[in-house]
Amino acid sequence: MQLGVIGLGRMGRIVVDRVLAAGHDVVAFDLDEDAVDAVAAAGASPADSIDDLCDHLGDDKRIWLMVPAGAPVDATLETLEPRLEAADVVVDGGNSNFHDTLRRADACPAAYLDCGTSGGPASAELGFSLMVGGPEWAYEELAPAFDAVATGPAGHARMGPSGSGHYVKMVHNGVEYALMQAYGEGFELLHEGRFDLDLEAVASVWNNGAVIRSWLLELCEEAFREEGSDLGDVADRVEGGSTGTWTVQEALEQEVPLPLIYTALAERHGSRADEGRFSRRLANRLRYGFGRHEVQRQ
Ligand SMILES: NC(=O)C1=CN([C@@H]2O[C@H](COP(=O)(O)OP(=O)(O)OC[C@H]3O[C@@H](n4cnc5c(N)ncnc54)[C@H](O)[C@@H]3O)[C@@H](O)[C@H]2O)C=CC1
Ligand SMILES: O=C(CO)[C@H](O)[C@H](O)COP(=O)(O)O
Repeated sequence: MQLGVIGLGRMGRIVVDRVLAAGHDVVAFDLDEDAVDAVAAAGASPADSIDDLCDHLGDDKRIWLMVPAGAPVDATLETLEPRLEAADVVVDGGNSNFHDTLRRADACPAAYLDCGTSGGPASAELGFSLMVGGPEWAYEELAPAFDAVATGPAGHARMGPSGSGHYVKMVHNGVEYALMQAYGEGFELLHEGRFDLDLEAVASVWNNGAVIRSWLLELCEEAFREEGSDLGDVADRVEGGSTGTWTVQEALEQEVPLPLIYTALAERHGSRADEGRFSRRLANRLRYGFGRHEVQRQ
C-alpha cells in the first residue's frame, strides 16, 4: 500500500520507518523541512506541502496524521479537506480529545479513523498498541498499515465507532497516571523509610516474578540505574496533564468515581509548587522513559 504521513516527530518518524520496513510506500510531509529530509533519506517520498502529498497519493488516499493534538490537527484537516473524497481514509494517530474527534469525523469528507497510540518512542523496535475507532471498512482497508505500526496483528483492534479509539486511549492514560503514582509512592516510602536501599535492585527483583512487575516498573529500574537511588537532580515537577484531565472530566460527567486517577492528576498539579516529593520526581523521570518528554531538572 501507499501511505501519506503528516507529522514526522518522535512518533510520526516511527510510523514512517515501520511502514517502510514492512515493504509499503510512504509519502511524508512535516512543517519542519529537516524532518522531511531525514525520512527521504530513509526511503520515503518527500512532499513539500499537503497539496504535494495529495498529488503523490492520487485516488483512494490513505493518510496518517501524527501531529500534536489540538490546533495542528484542525489546521492540517482544513488544508486537506478540499482534496478528500468519500473513498479516502484519514487516520489521526495522536492523543486527540474524543470530543474533537467526533466533530472532525462528522465534518471530514473522507472516512475518519481515530487511533489511540500507546508505547511511545521507546517502542520503536517492538511496535505500538493501537486502539482504533471509526468505520469498519476503513479499519480493514488500513489493516496493512496497522499491522506494520503495531506490534503485529494482535497489537491493534477496532474499539467501535468514531471517537471510541481516542476514548479508550484517554482512559489508558488515566490508568498510566495512577500506576505511576502507585509506583512513585511505594518507592518514596522505600527511599524515605528505615532501610538504606538500592532501589534499582528492588525494582529489578520486583520485575522478576513479582505480582507488580510491568513495563513501567522496568522503566523505574532504568531510571534508578541511570540517575541513582536518590534520582540525582531530577526535579519534583511533572509536566503534561491534558489526557488525565479529560479522563477525570469524563468520569465526573458519567458519575463514575475515579479517586486514584484524580489523585494522580492532582499530584501533578501539586508538583508545580516544587516541594521535592520523591514520587513526583520518579513520575517526571518515567515520562522520559516512555514518552521521551524532557526531564525537568533542579
Ligand atoms: N510521545 C509520546 O509518547 C506519544 C505521543 N502521542 C501523540 O502523538 C502525537 C505526536 O506526538 P510526538 O511525535 O511526540 O510530537 P513531536 O512534537 O515529537 O512531533 C510533532 C511533529 O508534528 C509536526 N507538525 C506540527 N504541526 C504540523 C502541521 N500543522 N503540519 C505538519 N506537521 C506538523 C512538527 O513539526 C513535529 O515534527 C501527539 O498527539 C502526541 O500526544 C501518542 C502516544 C505517545
Ligand atoms: O500518550 C502518551 C503515553 O501513553 C504520551 O506520552 C502523553 O504525552 C502522556 O500524557 P501526559 O503528557 O498527560 O503525561
